[in-house]
Amino acid sequence: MAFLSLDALTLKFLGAAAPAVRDVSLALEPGDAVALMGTSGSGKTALLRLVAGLEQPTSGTITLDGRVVAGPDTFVPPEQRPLRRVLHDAELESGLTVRDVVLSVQPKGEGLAHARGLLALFQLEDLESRTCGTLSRGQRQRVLLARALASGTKLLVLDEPFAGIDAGLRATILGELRRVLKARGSAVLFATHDVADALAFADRLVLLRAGTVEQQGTPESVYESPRSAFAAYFLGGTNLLPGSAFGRVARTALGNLPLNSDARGEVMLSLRPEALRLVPDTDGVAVGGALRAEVLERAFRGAHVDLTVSCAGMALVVRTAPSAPFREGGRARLEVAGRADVLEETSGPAR
Ligand SMILES: Nc1ncnc2c1ncn2[C@@H]1O[C@H](COP(=O)(O)OP(=O)(O)OP(=O)(O)O)[C@@H](O)[C@H]1O
Repeated sequence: MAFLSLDALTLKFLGAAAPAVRDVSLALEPGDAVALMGTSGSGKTALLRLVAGLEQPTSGTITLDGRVVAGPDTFVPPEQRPLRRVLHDAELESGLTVRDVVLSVQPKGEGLAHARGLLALFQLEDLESRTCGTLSRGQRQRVLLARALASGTKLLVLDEPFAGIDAGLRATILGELRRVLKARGSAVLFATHDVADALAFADRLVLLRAGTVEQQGTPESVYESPRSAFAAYFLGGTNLLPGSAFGRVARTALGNLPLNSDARGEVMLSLRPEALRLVPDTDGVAVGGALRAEVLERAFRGAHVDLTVSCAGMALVVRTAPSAPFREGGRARLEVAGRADVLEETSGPAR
């Protein structure tokens, strides 16, 4: 049985034109890490606040650890719900030391060694004697997470949990935290704007759009089979192009493209930047079927470079290695090296 389940949950704020959360259903098993994603205003925080008990649903039900905590005739207040939350309004007692904050919420019987283990997980050992009022934003955030975890809770509800923590530290903390939560069987429901964090940390992504679930699934399934242009763009950018499908192939301006699924008729396709390849066009002679491209823009992204190229009357993004010899204004040949995804909608981008 799911540890947390939301059934047809809707929240409409008084006087609002549309619900902030609309008919959302999802379930978390013990140990599940679920990321809520979506553009600003899509309902992520509202959904977390509903689960935490800070908002009362307009309709629908929340069941937590086998007990209905919000429903037509039920509302269990936040402090009686078996969860820990770190939302934007989270506060720390400024006069307490980092160590005492963690010790104060630990279950009875757990000693200093346990608290220090948690502080180490969030790389706070050197700060344990500091008072919370003297900490930086990222340090405070880590103390909030350590405090939430210290209670041994079976459900964490977190809003932008890794914001303000620098990239190197973040990667270590994400890995360690995931390991601890899995070992304990604690579930986590968190909202994030950071695609990389969500892909690395979550077992499942829930993509919200205007309060409703646009798509949910494992990070791999949402990335590899986005249902809409919105989902495709949201998880790291894509190229959209119309086509005419006949089975596993579609006729497009780039030629006949292989598809990830069967389709017939007019379709909208998503072709990830890594499914395209550029090869140098040194002699300017077009080889049979090759597509000529001109590099419009080069964006260095650390581990890779995104090149915007003009090809077949379209602007397309191609992902290459930073060492690839393409510069703005240069010419190249474009090859399709991967399969295209068939989107459920046939219109263009809707971001
Ligand atoms: N107390 C409130 N009263 C009325 N409307 C609200 C209230 N709180 C949020 N909203 C509205 O509900 C919608 C969802 O807001 P929410 O804060 O959940 O978005 P979000 O996805 O968390 O956004 P962000 O990524 O910017 O934090 C928005 O349109 C917002 O303006």
